[in-house]
Amino acid sequence: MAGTGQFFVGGNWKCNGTKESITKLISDLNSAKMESDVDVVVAPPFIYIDQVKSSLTDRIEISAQNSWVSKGGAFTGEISVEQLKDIGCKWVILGHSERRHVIGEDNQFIGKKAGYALSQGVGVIACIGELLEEREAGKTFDVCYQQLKAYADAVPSWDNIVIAYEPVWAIGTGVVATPAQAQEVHVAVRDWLKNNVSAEVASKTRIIYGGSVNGGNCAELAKQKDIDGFLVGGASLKGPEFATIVNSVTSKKVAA
Ligand SMILES: O=C(CO)COP(=O)(O)O
Repeated sequence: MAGTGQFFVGGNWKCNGTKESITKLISDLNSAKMESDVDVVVAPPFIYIDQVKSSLTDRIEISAQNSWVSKGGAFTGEISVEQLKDIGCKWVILGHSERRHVIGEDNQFIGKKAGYALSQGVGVIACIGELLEEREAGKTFDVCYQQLKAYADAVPSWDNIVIAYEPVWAIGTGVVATPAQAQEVHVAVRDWLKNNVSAEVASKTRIIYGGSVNGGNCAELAKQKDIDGFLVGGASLKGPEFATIVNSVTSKKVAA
């Protein structure tokens, strides 16, 4: 079974940028030609979201890179889902490997965050992915299934979720998964959804790939049946290259 959802490409800017570099990136994105049948989202650092929202074309939606696990209040340094909505964010990236493995967020905490964001009407880009040692130990599927289960246990519905498979060994390393490696996990994720949620959710949910995607490798990845788009880090900081990745949907259409 392949995915039926519209191609989805997200740019995760991570903790990068200045007012000046972001002004330039916005102007490049505003003038880039992007295929119309792709959902395009960028995730700036929190403090630049307002700047991006007020000057970026409406063609591109805004995501946050994190959100607090419940209603806002006395939680120093956190940003609530209510605040994200207030400032115009439609999406939030949760479960990114940098938050799992650098900050120490666990499956249950991430699941709760996803449940809360969805309950407030904010879409979730739900990241999963294995470490290199987990892949080498043959645990890739187990790790991804456990991460998926934590989301499934906590979310009210799958209507507003995009799953991002991001093998940790491919993130920021220049070592992109081969199209076959990515497709193998994407199929497994879709099967997991079919067996544990429903066939409808399995076919409708976008499963996007992240990890060293760039303008040169996106077309071959996009051709894979179960790759429904990308979550892009480094290459999303360059407007024209990001647009190339968005437009790799054309390779998908040719391959279909
Ligand atoms: O983590 C990523 C997107 O969330 C991927 O980062 P890179 O594209 O820089 O490898």
